Amino acid sequence: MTQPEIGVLALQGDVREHVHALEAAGARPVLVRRPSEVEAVDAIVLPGGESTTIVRLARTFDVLEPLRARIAGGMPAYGSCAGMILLADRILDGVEGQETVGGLDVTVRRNAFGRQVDSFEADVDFTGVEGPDVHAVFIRAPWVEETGPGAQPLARVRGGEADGRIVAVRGGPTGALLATSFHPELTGDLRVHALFVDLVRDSASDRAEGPVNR
Ligand SMILES: NC(=O)CC[C@H](N)C(=O)O
Repeated sequence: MTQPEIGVLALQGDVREHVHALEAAGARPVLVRRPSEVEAVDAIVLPGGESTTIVRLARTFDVLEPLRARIAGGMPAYGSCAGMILLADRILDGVEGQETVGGLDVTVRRNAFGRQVDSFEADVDFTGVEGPDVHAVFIRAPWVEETGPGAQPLARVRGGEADGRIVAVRGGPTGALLATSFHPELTGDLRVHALFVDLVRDSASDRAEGPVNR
């Protein structure tokens, strides 16, 4: 699979920015709004936006359960900001009864950075991304309060009041779920999307090889 077909959940949020970044990173992006489209893609991106709106629309459009099933079955997914909230198994400071898609063994705190630093930019050292630090844009961002055994931190805030807070993670049933508190789709730095595209290719070749006979 040289050019995986990666869906972008297109209900609300910065869909177009992810489409451009995925294209530039060598994937074939497609918009996903229907259950049949969830079934057809190799992987999915959950964009930044407003997590409460996206999850409500996902219910309305009957894609919430199909997304849950495919992600639980090992489909790779990447969520930025609101998308990170959607992938989290547990949320703090959500609205009453806020649901998620889930799959990622983390507790995420919504709007975690508070009013003072509502939106800010910082450079983060991102495990798995070669080269200089990733310039991270945070917009009313969540952070990962806690990772369970099924998820690993990939990047943390350096300095300031939020020093050490986790802002990128990887995990999921097959290690193919990626989430960032920030928005690489807004900076023109394609390395995080490229990392995800590689992960999608790897998970497809694992499937093609099939189970190992012992
Ligand atoms: N930039 C973003 O995606 C913001 C996320 C938003 N604060 C939410 O709770 O969904």
